[in-house]
Amino acid sequence: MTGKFITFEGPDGAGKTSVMNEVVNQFQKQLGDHLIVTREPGGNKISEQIRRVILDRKNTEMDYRTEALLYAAARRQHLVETILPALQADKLVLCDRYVDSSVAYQGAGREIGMQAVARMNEFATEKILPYKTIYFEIPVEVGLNRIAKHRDSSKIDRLDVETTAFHKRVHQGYMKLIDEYNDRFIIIDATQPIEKVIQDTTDVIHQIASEFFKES
Ligand SMILES: Nc1ncnc2c1ncn2[C@@H]1O[C@H](COP(=O)(O)OP(=O)(O)OP(=O)(O)O)[C@@H](O)[C@H]1O
Ligand SMILES: Cc1cn([C@H]2C[C@H](O)[C@@H](COP(=O)(O)O)O2)c(=O)[nH]c1=O
Repeated sequence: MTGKFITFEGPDGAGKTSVMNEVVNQFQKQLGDHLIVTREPGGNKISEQIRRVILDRKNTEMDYRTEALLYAAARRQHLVETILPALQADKLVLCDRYVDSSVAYQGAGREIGMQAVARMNEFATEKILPYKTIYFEIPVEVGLNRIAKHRDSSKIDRLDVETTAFHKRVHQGYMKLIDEYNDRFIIIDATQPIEKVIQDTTDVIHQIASEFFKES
């Protein structure tokens, strides 16, 4: 068996984290140490420290390119310290966000340019892309409403408080990525009741990483 790298993407409030938590609860029993669950920005000590700087709502003066570079720096450390060793040890890696987030948020949302951000990230990732990306599709306003309604205000970060126009550009960025990498992206309808989203996601992972479930 070889390791498999699967990422979760989507606009803010799409439900990725809630769904991942549920899916992981189920899979952990079956897969134990063969499963690694991680996130970006973050996933290890240094990358989590960078995460705090990026998402701190007090850092209002942060330049957009600084932001893009910090995400890429956190990603580099995460890749070499967490993702690659897990893949080399034949594990299933489920990662909440990866390079597509930078291309959509910094490239399209911040209007730095999707290609420019993708190129800059090639330095960080050495062009390592996920095997499959599960994309949670939701209208921007629905995602932002979920955050406004349910999220504890201390957990609302610097990106969450961006304008609806910013989040719409991010969504358009994702649409372009899905078009460009349609063999890598798998789309889940995240407007459905959460139980159905969890079921759809579980089914997709069983399908694309079936070798892990056969052996357990
Ligand atoms: N299918 C759903 N229907 C209704 N509410 C949902 C659904 N999925 C998640 N939620 C709620 O929406 C809120 C946002 O969910 P969550 O934090 O999992 O989203 P996210 O995609 O990880 O967002 P972010 O990227 O901003 O961290 C949570 O309060 C969660 O309980
Ligand atoms: C990896 C990455 C993330 N972001 C944004 C997306 C979210 O608004 C925040 C934090 O992510 P989480 O899902 O709430 O944990 O950061 C980004 O702009 N660029 C990136 O590369």
